[in-house]
Order: sequence, then C-alpha cells, then structure tokens
Amino acid sequence: MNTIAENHPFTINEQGHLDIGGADTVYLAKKYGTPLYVYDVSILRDNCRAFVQTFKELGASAQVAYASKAFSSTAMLQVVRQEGLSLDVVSQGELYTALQAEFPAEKIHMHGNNKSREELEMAIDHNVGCIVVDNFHEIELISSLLEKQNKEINVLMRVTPGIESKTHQYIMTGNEDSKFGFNLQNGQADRAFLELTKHEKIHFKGLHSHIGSQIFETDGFTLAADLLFKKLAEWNTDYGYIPEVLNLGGGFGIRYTKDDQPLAYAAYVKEMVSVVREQANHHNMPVPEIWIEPGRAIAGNAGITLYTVGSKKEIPGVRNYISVDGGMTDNLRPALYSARYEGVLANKASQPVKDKVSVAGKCCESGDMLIWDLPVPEVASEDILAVFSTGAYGYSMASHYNRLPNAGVVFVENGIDKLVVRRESFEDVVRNDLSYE
Ligand SMILES: Cc1ncc(COP(=O)(O)O)c(C=O)c1O
Ligand SMILES: N[C@@H](CCCC[NH3+])C(=O)O
Repeated sequence: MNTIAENHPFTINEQGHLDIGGADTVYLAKKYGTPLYVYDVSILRDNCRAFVQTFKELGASAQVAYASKAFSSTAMLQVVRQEGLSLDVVSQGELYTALQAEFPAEKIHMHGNNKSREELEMAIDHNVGCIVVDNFHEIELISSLLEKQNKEINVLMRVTPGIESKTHQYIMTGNEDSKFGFNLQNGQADRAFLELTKHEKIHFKGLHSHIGSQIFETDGFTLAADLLFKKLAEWNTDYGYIPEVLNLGGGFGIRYTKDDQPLAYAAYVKEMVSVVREQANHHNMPVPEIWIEPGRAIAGNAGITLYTVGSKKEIPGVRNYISVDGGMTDNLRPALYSARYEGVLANKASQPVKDKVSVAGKCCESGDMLIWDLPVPEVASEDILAVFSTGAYGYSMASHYNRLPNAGVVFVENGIDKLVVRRESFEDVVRNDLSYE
C-alpha cells in the first residue's frame, strides 16, 4: 500500500489504480488525455456543507461565499450554487462566469483592488449583492456610476487590520504594508466611513478583512475580529453606526503534504461565531451577520492533476528526474511560492516504493519543477502520475507558456465522469493571433 495516498481523500481500487469518486484515474487519463484536472464532486459538496452546516448548527446568520478565484468554471459555480453558497468574484471575467452559471446576482460579492469603471458598471447593472470597496478612487467611481445609473448598492469596506499571518509573503494580505484595503489605524478607514455613510445611494453594511491564505490557526481571525470591532464600536459611539455584516474573509488551510495539519473547517466557524458574539456583547452592539470567503478550502483537496510520465534523466549520486507532460503551465504554485505537493503513480498505486524521483514540468525553465524527491515504485515512461490537492489555484492560474494548450477538467460524482472544461486545441492557442502579412 502506498502511504502517500492514505493522506488524501481517495482510494485504491482492485486493479491497484488510484480511484477518484468511484472512477479509475488510469481510465480517465486514457479517455480524456493528460494533463487533466479531475475533481471529486462529493468532496466539493462536503467542503461547502462543512461551513454552511456549522453556522446553521450554531444558529448564526451567515453567508459563506466561495472565492471563485480558486477555481472558476461554469460547472464549478453550478455546484456551488446548488449547495446554496454565495460567491466572491474579483473581475468582470469572474462575474461573467457567475452569470453564465446562473448564479443569483444578489448572492455575488464583487472584490478587487483596482476595479475598473466597466467592472463596477457591470456589477451595478446586474444588481450584485454587495461591492467590497477597496480604496478612495473606487468610492468616487461607484458614486458617479450610481448617480448616472440612478441605482443603489450595498457596500462593505475592506480594511487591513495590521495582522501578519503565518503564511507565504505573497499570500499574506492583512498586514499594514499591503496593496489591499483601507488602513484601519491611520485614519483612512475613518475617512472612508464618512464618505460611505453620507452617500444616499450607498448602503454601508460593514467591514471586511482577509488576513491571508493557507492559515492553520484560528488566532489570526480572532485578532482580526477584535480589531474590527474596536473600530466599529468607535463609530457606534461617535455616530450611532450599527454594522449589519462582518466579513472575516477566507484563507482556511488545507493539506498539501503530510506536514500540513489542517483544522476541521467547523473549528474556524465555531471560533468566529464565538468571538463575534463575544465582541458584540462586550461593545453592547447587535450581533452582525458573519460572512466568510473560503476558496482553497472548498476546491483544493477535491482536485487532482493527472500527467503522463515521459523522459527520465538519472544523475548518479545526485538526483533522478522524471518529466511529465504539464508543469508550471497547469500548476504555477511550486514555481511561484515553492509550494510542495505529494503524488502517486496512479497505475502503480498499490506497489511498494522503490525509488525517489523529482518531477519536472516540460517548460523551458529550470524552475519548472512540480515535486522534489517523490517516493515512487519503479517508474517507467507512460506511467500516470497523480498530483494531489491541485483543485485550487491550479486551473485558475494556468498559462500558455511555451504555447501549451490549457488542460481540460473532468468532474466525477458517484462513479460517473463528465468533461466540464474542454482541453484547449492548437486552434485555441492561436485563436487571437492576427496575421502581419
Ligand atoms: C479577499 C479574499 N477573499 C478570499 C480569498 C480566498 O482565499 P483562500 O482560497 O485562501 O480561502 C482571497 C485569497 O486569498 C482573498 O484575497
Ligand atoms: N493564489 C494563491 C493564493 C492567493 C489567493 C488570493 N488572495 C495560492 O495559490 O496559494
């Protein structure tokens, strides 16, 4: 038995192949080709339910908005809609995809640190549930659009509470020196508060903070809630302001390798509900609705990527490399954040480990490495490699580097597989090219 597979929510079938959602991954690789993203839809649903149910059990008013930047496609947003979640979008493209999936506009929250006039116009036109304002320029834009369109809109204010979360520097967002949001301490948030509350067409519902991503502790969220409430209490005393919503963002950590020890999603929810109730009580204010925005926690562990092994390079006494038919084009995270992953040979999933290989992508780039020193059985060309926990920020950060077509996406549920994003063709790759002759 391969112990790596045991760390991930998948099984090994009678043929000794890795199984996902009741489908044989080797069969899927043959049927659809590789590289291929495959999702177990029942895990997606379980992840959605873990958040929603816990709020329900605690009797807390809440909205769980899936952060669609983690993985957005029509089918994915249909599943999220079926599970009753709200949706966080950060661009016109993500909003457009949401509308394609018939996501109810009133459950869509529009984010972004540089929303364009067109993006805001589209959000207001479609009556999205809320715009999370990020800066003064945006307040001006929203204001002029509301006048022009004679519309009203709900707004949250994104603030940086000044918290350094324990995560990679590039995915840390709640610290003071951040491109996102209004500074809570230096008077910016107070100035924005006055601008938002005086505006007749803006309904200022409350504060938003997102402290970072891939976080394994609850204390950052507790601290953020404390700091946000301090500010809200000031506004309550000075202006009689009563917030309806407190959005504590996303960032709940998942398991990529055995070194990651994620908390149950319910643990974050329980802590948030408890601290928000405590703080509201302490400041003598009504308990606001709690909104959260998990992305990775919904999509991450539900997805794997299948590759076909090609060439091998042995450097005696140094390292053995194997190369696969994808790489940084379908999973940028190792190259961008030195992110670590685990994988198995899907066609040899029950065979004993014999070797250690480093898995290289096919791009013309030394940094295009997917996994260093992966324990594997004897590996041969044409083996199928499955990399775990690639469901978030894999497809969504894919590129066409070296003119590689983007991989397709397959959903599996109850043993039934369905193609939900077509693999790109070479025609797709040159689709927007225009001739210069
Ligand atoms: C504002 C905001 N909300 C939610 C998320 C989702 O984060 P995660 O996928 O880590 O849950 C992000 C990304 O970090 C974000 O910037
Ligand atoms: N894309 C990042 C996280 C950033 C999320 C958006 N704020 C990742 O893959 O981990």
